[in-house]
Formats: sequence, structure tokens, C-alpha cells
Amino acid sequence: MSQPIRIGIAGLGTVGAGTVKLLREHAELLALRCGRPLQVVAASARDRKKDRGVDLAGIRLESDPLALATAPDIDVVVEVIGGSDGVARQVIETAIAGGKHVVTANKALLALHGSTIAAQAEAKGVILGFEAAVAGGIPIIKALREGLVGNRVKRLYGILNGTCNYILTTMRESGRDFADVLADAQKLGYAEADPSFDVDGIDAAHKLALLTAVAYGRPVDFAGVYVEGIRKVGALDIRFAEELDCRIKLLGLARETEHGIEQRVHPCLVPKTAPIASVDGVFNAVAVEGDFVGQTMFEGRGAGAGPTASAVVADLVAVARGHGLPAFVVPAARLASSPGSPIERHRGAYYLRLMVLDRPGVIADVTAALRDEQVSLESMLQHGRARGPDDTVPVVLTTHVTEEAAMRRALQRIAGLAMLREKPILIRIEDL
Ligand SMILES: NC(=O)C1=CN([C@@H]2O[C@H](COP(=O)(O)OP(=O)(O)OC[C@H]3O[C@@H](n4cnc5c(N)ncnc54)[C@H](O)[C@@H]3O)[C@@H](O)[C@H]2O)C=CC1
Ligand SMILES: N[C@@H](CC=O)C(=O)O
Ligand code: NA
Repeated sequence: MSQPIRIGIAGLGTVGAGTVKLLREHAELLALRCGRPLQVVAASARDRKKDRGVDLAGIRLESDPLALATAPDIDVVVEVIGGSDGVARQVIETAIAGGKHVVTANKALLALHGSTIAAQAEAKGVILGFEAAVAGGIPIIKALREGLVGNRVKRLYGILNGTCNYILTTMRESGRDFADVLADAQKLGYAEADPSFDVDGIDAAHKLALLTAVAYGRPVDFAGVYVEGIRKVGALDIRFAEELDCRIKLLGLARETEHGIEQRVHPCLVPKTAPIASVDGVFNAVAVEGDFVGQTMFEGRGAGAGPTASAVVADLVAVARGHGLPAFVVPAARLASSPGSPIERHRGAYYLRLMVLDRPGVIADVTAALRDEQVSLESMLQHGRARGPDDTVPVVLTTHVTEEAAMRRALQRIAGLAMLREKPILIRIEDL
């Protein structure tokens, strides 16, 4: 058997410890599959005494993760510290500069600096693996880079954040509160260090930016992703969605339009019959529509120690086998800077929930605003009269397909109506 591939793991948290566990439990199997052992030589740990539930025997513990990036006895550095700048970036760039391969789960960093780091890796002839950074255990980066590489991607979309999907699913099934369910997701190791990255859609946008770059061979364009999170989604919306035979999911979507590549992350109403509607809990799913392959869908756990370690190890095996591919499908210097399409050009149908005073004429005012902007109504839901002391009643309207800019103009007028008691809730309806 050949020489071992020597690994340094920067960060021994959920993903780092999970990776050590997998590499230990499957050491023989992996050595056979790679033709050489995968050996963890060193790891960085801020607290050396902490019990991480894994056997660290034989692993050198460094207090400074940068020591791994410069250590002569390490071939590949696994960066699982997190953070879009600071030490994680330093570790990665130093390792690459020193000719080491890098495997990372850090989507926040790659969404902002991925094209630059990919160019650095290519210049040094080392591999940059980031399967774990997108949809955890689902091998979607490999699917796009290899299995689907013969296609032009017409559209891709997915549930890219396990925490949000877990929250929306649990709210729907149990009627529990948003904050209460978020605390569960944090305990289970799903949530980001700053959970607002999850609930405000930022984490999903990081992942979408990476998927779009791989699917369309363009530089990672996180700034070009339109982002909304799930904080505004209320129990009422979840119930109304059910009534409309839909589910609410936080999706990331990218497609080629006549105005350029559209990238957006926001809560969506999806028909219950769409396969993605029944992807629940911490599960993620990514659907890719290719011009030759047609529709494909990949589903699996998007967060947690085991699934994420599975993806990290897949990249380590690629390194051990010497399977280097350009990080974003085409060499960094040839990434095509195609234009992005702004959200105002988006065309789609909308769900609009209004909390209004239960008075004659309210609906007429609302529909007049929609009519004036050429927004055509599809349905309206209102149940009974207001019963509460505040005399407020929810009214839900759904529209036919229209341009976002028109919808926004209408909404601005509606938001100014005296009968409106709360900020309107607008959720896009997706045709999947
Ligand atoms: N937890 C999950 O399910 C997933 C996490 N990721 C990504 O993986 C990365 C790691 O996430 P987790 O393991 O969940 O985080 P974590 O917070 O559990 O672990 C991070 C570890 O890095 C250590 N660390 C922080 N600063 C350090 C420093 N200066 N020097 C040495 N160690 C330092 C912390 O002590 C901690 O042990 C993040 O980029 C995250 O976005 C990606 C996919 C799934
Ligand atoms: N916080 C993320 C972890 C995986 O990337 C999520 O909830 O999906
Ligand atoms: Na993945």
C-alpha cells in the first residue's frame, strides 16, 4: 500500500469531531478504497481537555490552527473552524501557498472569496474541496462537476438550510413557536454559530452562490443573490398555505433568464404535489434541470456531524486518489462573468396576506391597487368576520404570474391604506 495521506484538521467542533470519528471507524475501508491510508496527524483544539466524544489518541493537538497550514508532515488541511474571514481564511490561504490541498465546509468564506481561493489553489496545483459546504451530506457539488457536466443547467433549486427546514416543518407539525424550535436546532448542532445566518436566509444564499458558480461556470456572486429569511412566516401563513394545497419552504433558486442569471433565496409556497414539498426536517434537497438529462433531484441530510463528515471525507478520498478538478467546473481564469438578473425582473405568482380592519370597502381598495398595476388576482381567502377586540381579520390574496416590479408598486400602495393593521406579508409562489 502507498504512503498515507496526512491530514490536519483545523477546528474540532461538530464537523471536525465527526470527521475524526468517521476516519477512525472506516479506516480500513477507506484505505482499501483509496489505495492508501487516510491518517489524521494533527488537529487544532482551543480546549485540549474537552471531551468531544471521539478518540483523539495519536493525534497531535496544536493550539494554533495556522501551525497545521505550515506543518511539513501534513498533506491536506481540513478547515472546519468557520467564519468568512479571520483565522479560517488565513489557514486556507497559508496551506495553499505552502502547496497543501484544502478541504473545507466553510460556505460563508467561499461565498465571499471562493473565486480568489480557487485561483490560488489552481496556481499551486492543489485541490480545493468543498462538498461539505453545500447541502451537507448530499454529493451535489460532485454531481454538478462530474455527473451532470455534459448539460446546460436550465434551472436549479433546493432546500439548502437544514435549520430553516427543521423550523418550518416543526412549526407546521406541532404548532410550536419559532424561537422554541430554533433552540432545538441549535442543540442538535444544525445551526450556524450565529443562527441569524440560518433564519435570515444568508447561509442558504452562501450555498446558492456556490451552486450557481459550479452550475454555470461563473465567479461566485454572493452579492447578486436576492435574500429573504423565514422570520416573517407566521403560523397563519403555514395554515393558509395548507388550505391552498401548498407548503412553505425556504428555497434557493437559480436560473438563466433573458436578463441574465437570476439567484434568489426566500420563503416559497410550493404545491404539496411537488417532490420537494415533502422534504422535511433537517433534510435538504437540490433539484437540477439539465437540457439533456431533464429533471434530477438529490435529497439527504444537510447538516449535523455525520452527514457533513461524510462529505468532508469524500473530498479527502478525491485528494488521496489525486482527482483534482477545477473548483467551479472551469479553470478560475475562464469563469464567464455573465450578468445577474435583478429581483425586480423576476416573473412569478404571489401570496399576499393582509391584516385589515373588518370594514366594507377594504378589499375594493386593495384590488384597485393591484388592478392599477395590471396584477391579476387568482384567489382570495377570508374566513368569517373579525372576532377579536381589535376588529382585525386576515385576508389572503393570490395572484397570477406578474413582474415583481409591478407587484412591489402595488404593495407600496396597499401598505399605505388606512385599514391595514400590520405590514403585508408577501410570499412568492413557485411553479415546480
Ligand atoms: N454543523 C453543521 O451541520 C455544518 C457546518 N458546516 C460548516 O462547518 C464549519 C464548522 O461548523 P461546526 O463544526 O458546526 O462549528 P463548531 O462551532 O461546532 O466548531 C468550530 C470549532 O472551531 C474551533 N475554533 C474556533 N476558532 C478557532 C481558532 N481560532 N482556533 C482553533 N479552533 C477554533 C471552535 O472551538 C470549535 O471547536 C462552519 O464553516 C460551518 O458553516 C457545514 C455544513 C454543516
Ligand atoms: N446551519 C446549516 C448547517 C449546514 O450547512 C444548516 O442548517 O443547513
Ligand atoms: Na454536499
